[in-house]
Amino acid sequence: MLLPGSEILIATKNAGKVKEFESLFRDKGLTVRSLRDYPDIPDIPEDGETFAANALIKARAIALRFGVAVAADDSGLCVDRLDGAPGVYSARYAGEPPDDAANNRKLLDELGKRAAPAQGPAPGGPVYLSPARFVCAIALVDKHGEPVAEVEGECEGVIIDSPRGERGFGYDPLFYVPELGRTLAELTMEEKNALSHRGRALRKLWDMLDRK
Ligand SMILES: O=P(O)(O)OP(=O)(O)OP(=O)(O)OC[C@H]1O[C@@H](n2cnc3c(O)ncnc32)[C@H](O)[C@@H]1O
Ligand SMILES: [Mg+2]
Repeated sequence: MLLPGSEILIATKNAGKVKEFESLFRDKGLTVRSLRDYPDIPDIPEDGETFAANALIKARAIALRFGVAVAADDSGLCVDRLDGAPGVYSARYAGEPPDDAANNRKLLDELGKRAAPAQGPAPGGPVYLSPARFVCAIALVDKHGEPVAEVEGECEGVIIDSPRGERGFGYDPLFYVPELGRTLAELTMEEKNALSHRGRALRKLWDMLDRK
């Protein structure tokens, strides 16, 4: 499974994720297909309570439909001052249909309602609104939908008061990495893959598969 030169079907419709998976899997000589290649496939109900549960739901549903091994990613943003929200509801935080700009506006609104003591860094830098982390769960299942590997990766950062950067997707413009002094939306694909929840989860998956 996942041999160089082969292809992997990723059970996602998220264009930002597909770009990152293409870049990450290319390093392993694998070609990525995704549900963006099958626009007629209906959304899979993500009614799991955890990222891991939803990743397995998505991977299983697509493996059983196509009869091939499938990987799926369920991921989201967990914000300390919002008691871990939006979490598994990150995609639809501002409602249906999922809209990144609306989600980011809602995030700032919700943090504005919770008077946060100034946590900001040096003057002139962005105002820190809350520590946060991205979580990515990846499930790999065989063509029968049986789990082969389940991994998770995290990325720690801070939600800041105004968006920065044009790259990445989703909540990246508000997710600041103090060690780098930039948001995830200000990083190149390679820089983001090196520290992102998705890159960390995938490297755990490679390690797990190399040991099999
Ligand atoms: O379910 P699929 O088809 O994979 O696509 P989705 O966008 O619905 O994906 P999720 O259900 O996993 O929801 C992920 C949410 O978390 C956000 N998110 C996930 N990874 C992110 C990242 O690397 N940078 C910014 N936001 C991210 C993303 O914008 C979504 O709002
Ligand atoms: Mg989803």
